[in-house]
Amino acid sequence: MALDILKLVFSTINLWTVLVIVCVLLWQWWKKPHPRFPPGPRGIPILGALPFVDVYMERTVKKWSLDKYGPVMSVRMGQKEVVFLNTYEAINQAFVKQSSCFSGRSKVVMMYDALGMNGLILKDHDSDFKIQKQFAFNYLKQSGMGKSEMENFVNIEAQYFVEFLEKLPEKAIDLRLDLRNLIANIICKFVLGKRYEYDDTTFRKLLESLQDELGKADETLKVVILEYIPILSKFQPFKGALKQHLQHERNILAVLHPIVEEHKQTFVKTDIKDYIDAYLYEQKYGSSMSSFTDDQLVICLRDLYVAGTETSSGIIYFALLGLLHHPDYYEKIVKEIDLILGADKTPSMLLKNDMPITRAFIQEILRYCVALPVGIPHRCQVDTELFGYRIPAGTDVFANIWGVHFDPDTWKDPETFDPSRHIDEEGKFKHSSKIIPFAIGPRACLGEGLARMEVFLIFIKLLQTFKISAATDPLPSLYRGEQSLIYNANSFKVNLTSR
Ligand code: HEM
Repeated sequence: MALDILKLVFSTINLWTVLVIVCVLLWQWWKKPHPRFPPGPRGIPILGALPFVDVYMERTVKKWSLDKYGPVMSVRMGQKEVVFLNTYEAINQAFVKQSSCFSGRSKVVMMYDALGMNGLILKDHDSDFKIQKQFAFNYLKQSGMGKSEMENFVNIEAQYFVEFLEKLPEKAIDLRLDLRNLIANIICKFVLGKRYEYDDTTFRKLLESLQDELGKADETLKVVILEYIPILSKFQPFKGALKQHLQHERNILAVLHPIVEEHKQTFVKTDIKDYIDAYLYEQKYGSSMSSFTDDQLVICLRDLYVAGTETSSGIIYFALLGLLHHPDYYEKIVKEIDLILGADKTPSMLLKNDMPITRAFIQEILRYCVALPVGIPHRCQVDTELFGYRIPAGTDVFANIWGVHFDPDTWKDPETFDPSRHIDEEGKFKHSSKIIPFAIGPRACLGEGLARMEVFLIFIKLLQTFKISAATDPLPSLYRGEQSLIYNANSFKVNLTSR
C-alpha cells in the first residue's frame, strides 16, 4: 500500500515537472521581447525557425520578407530573437542614420575563448574601437589604399603570380588556393612587412590554418548553430566542432605572435616599415597608448589577414567562373583589355573609366556573388525604434545584403546574371549605391578600397596573360555556391594557355 502511494506521488511529480518544463518552453517561445517587436516566424519551441531556414538563410529570409513580413522582420533562431533588414532603405536607416544605436557586436561563441572581443571585427562599438579602427584605416590610407603606391604593390604581386602560373606544367588547375596565396601575400606585405614565397613553410601554415578556420560547410554549420543554441556546446558533435574551430584560431595566433616579437626586437622609431611597426610606435609614443595592447595587436593582425584574404580571392574565383559561364562577356572583356592595355601595358585603376565592360562585369559579380550574404551581425546597443518597431538593446541585427542585391523592386530579373544592367545608353559604366557587398556605415568593411583594387587589377592581369578555358564539366553554378563562414564558388578547374 505504502509503495503504491509512493509510486503515485512520484509519477505525479514527474508529470508536474514535465508539465512545468513544457509550459516554460512554450512561454519562452511564445513571448516576444516587446509587443512592437518586428513580426516574423517563430518556428517551433527550442529550435525556433532554424529547421525552416534553407542552407542559404538569406534567401529564405528575403522570401519571407517579400511574401509576408516586410523589410524589417524578426526570426526566432533557437534561443535568440534576431532582426533582419531586407532592403537598402532599412539598412541605411539603421546602420548609417541610426548608427549610434546599431553598431555594436555581440559575444561570438565560436571565437570567444580564443579571441575574446578584441581586434577589429569582434570589438564592441566603444571609444576604444573607434581609436583602433581609425588607426587601421589611417594606416591603410597612408600606405596608399586606393592610390598608386598600393596599386604598384598589387601589380608587382600579380606579376609574381602569373610568372608562378607560367612555370607550372600544362594541366588542368584549380586556382582557388593559389589565388588565396596571392591575396594573402598582399595583405601580409602591408601588415607583417613581408611577402612569402609560395613554398614558404610559415606562410603555408598560416594559409592552412585559414582554410581550416573558415572550414568545411558542415563543420561550420555546427559552430554556427551554437550561436543560437549555446547549450549544445556541452554535447557531441558540437563540442568537438567548437574545440577544433577554436584550435584553428589559436593556430593563426601562434604564427603571428613570434612575428610581433621579432618586430619588437628590431623596432626603430624612425623606420616604420609596416602595420606592426606603426602599432608599436603608437604603443610607445601615441596619445591613446592604453588602447594599444599586445593582445589587441595580434588579434588585429589576425582580423586583417582573415577578413582580407578569403573574401577578395573568393570574388576573383567567382569572376573567373562567371566568365566561363558567359563566353560572350569573356570575348568582350578580352577585346576591351587588348584595346586599352594591349599585351604589355600594366593594368591601372586610372584606366577604369576606359573599361566600362570589365567594370560592369565585376560589379555584376559583386551583386550576384555576395561574400558575406548577411554581413556580420550588429548588436543594438540601446532600446530604440526602427520603422515603427521597437528593437530592444542587445538584439542582434543582420543586414541582408543578398536581399538588397536580389530585390525585385530595384533589379529587373534579379536572378539573371546580366552585366549590361551596369552600362548606360552611352556605353558608360553606371555606379549603383544599392550594391553594398562591403556593407555601409561606421562598421562597414575596412578594406573596401584595397579589395576593389585587387579584384580589378588581378582579374585583368589574368586575362591579359592567359587564355582561360573550363576543365570541369559541368561547371559549378554561379548562383548556388558553397555556404560556409564566407560564401564561395564550388571548386572547378581551368586550363591556362599563354596568350
Ligand atoms: C571582396 C572583398 C571583401 C568583401 C566583400 C568584404 C565585406 C565585408 C563586410 C560585409 C563586412 C561587415 C561589415 C559590417 O559589419 O556591417 C566586412 C568587415 C570587415 N572587413 Fe571586409 N570585405 C572584403 C575585403 C576586406 C579586406 C581586403 C580587408 C582588409 C584589409 C577587410 C577587412 C575588414 C575588417 C577589419 C572588417 C571589420 C570592420 C568592423 O567591424 O568595423 N575586408 N567586410
